[in-house]
Amino acid sequence: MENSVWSLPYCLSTTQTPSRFSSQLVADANKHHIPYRTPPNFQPSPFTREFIQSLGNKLPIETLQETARKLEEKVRVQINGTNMESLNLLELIDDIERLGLSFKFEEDINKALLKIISIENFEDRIGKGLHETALLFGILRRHGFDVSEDIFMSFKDEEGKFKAEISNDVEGMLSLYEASYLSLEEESVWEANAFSRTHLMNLMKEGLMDTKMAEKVRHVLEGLPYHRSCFRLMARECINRYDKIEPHNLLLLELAKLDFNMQQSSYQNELKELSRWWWDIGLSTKLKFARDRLVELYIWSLAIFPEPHLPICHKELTKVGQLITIIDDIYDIYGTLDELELFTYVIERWNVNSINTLPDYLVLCFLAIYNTVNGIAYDIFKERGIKCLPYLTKSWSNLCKAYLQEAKWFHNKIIPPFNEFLQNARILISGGVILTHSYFLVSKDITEQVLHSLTNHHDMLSSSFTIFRLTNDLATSTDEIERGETSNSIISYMHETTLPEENVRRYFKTLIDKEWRILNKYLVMDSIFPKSFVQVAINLVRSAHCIYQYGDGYGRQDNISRRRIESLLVYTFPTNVS
Ligand SMILES: CC(C)=CCC/C(C)=C/CC/C(C)=C/COP(=O)(O)OP(=O)(O)O
Ligand SMILES: [Mg+2]
Repeated sequence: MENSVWSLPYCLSTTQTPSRFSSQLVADANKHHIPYRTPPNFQPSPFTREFIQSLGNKLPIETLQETARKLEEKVRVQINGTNMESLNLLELIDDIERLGLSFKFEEDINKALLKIISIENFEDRIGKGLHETALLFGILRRHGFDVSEDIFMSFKDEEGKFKAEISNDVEGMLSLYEASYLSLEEESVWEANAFSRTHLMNLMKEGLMDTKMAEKVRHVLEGLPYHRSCFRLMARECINRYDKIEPHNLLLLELAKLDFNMQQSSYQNELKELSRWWWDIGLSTKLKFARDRLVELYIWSLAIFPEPHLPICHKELTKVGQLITIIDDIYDIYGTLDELELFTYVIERWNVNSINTLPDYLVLCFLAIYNTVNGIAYDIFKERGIKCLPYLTKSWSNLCKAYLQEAKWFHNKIIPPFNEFLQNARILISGGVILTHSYFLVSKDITEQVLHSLTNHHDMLSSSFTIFRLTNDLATSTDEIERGETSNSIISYMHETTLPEENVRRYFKTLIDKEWRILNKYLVMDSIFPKSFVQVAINLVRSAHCIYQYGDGYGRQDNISRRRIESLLVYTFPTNVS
């Protein structure tokens, strides 16, 4: 190796001061550095600084707001109307949510659900259809109401199996399929998942439904289940779909389009600000080997924080995501083991006085993280008096230690047993960094219990990170294996069990389902976590499902992710407001 000084066997633990450092080593590394592995030829971002700065939908925001306010009032009258049947009310709430409008009607929806609860008979559903029952179950659980799965009792036979006769009710089966994703561990409603999927596929195959219904069923079965998808990223698609359904609620449709356009203006402004930050810190030009994914990460942050009133969360999380991506590329590809040891040490100490031990590219990287994270902590303290820096830095240090562990396995050609691998890989998917920053950014009351849980494998967080990890590996492993990487849960499991890749993939999907059912519990039960934070942990998982839905939608920058980004940031809906 040209810079052989960096390929000495390492002997440092991260708690010891690196001792083999000298200014000569740093000088050599600065002059001769070559990436440890062949770089995977990441393309420069197609979303240039000029592109971002040129965004501007130039809409008359004040007029739009005024029109939206009037439409909103009319929709509010519909939700609060006294003579609406339960089924119609549930369908209205479902449409509002799918169109991305729930934040406007949170109180109204809650009131409406309390009203429905007070009049519904949950034990005896005689006279109530499967569609209505499944819709009620799904909406109530998503809103944190602990409705029992016994609500489906009358659709089951004496043995507790779903009755064969309900399988011809296509609308009912579709809603049952979606509702099954709200199942908790040990609940039998999960059986409805395979039951409804199989019957719906058979009905489609046998041509037993009209073309429109067949199209709807195909879309549901091939896409992500609603409970696992991000309505913010799918907003345009949902609005277009709703537009085509007859009959539709015109008020709602117009409001959804206006709201989409107004949100787009805010996204454009937030992104322009982020682009100035990104340009100012200069990493995209200084560290060319790393992925520049500012725009993708901004979209990702919208999936984690879909609330329109959280621009600070969107911006700070995007920055955090971009910095994680850079260090992911440093630990996975660019850095030598010695450099990674030194970098981990400096991150652990969070001490600018240690940076002389690092080659220049790592000094830049460290200072970018140091300044950004200190800036976030400063703003949180200034605005709310919360001292979060030690927790933020701890999350970065845990992340880097996990990356280092993975790098050591790779350099020593070790493929660890699956459970050991997953324990580490769960940390290095960076959920801990993302959720620690999110907790301080979004929560009003900070508690010791939650702070403790953030670094101590609480099962809600562990489920969230496991799904994030496995979803990533299912989508990115093909490229990673091609690049010669062995740090992948699919490889680790294949190595341990000698099962073929296909079986491992199938098994991982069942693991994801299992972890989801643990997560669902936190929607309906009281826990140490505020409900807003439970939503963030769940949205993190949803965001991974969406981004990796068609493969590595993050690393590859393919046409699908590009179209999704443009559909959110560039094109407006024509509306009646000029
Ligand atoms: C908005 C926000 C904070 C979003 C989170 C996105 C983010 C930065 C995730 C971290 C992990 C990562 C870099 C995954 C993709 O790369 P990879 O497949 O190379 O990751 P791997 O090396 O762990 O497999
Ligand atoms: Mg990966």
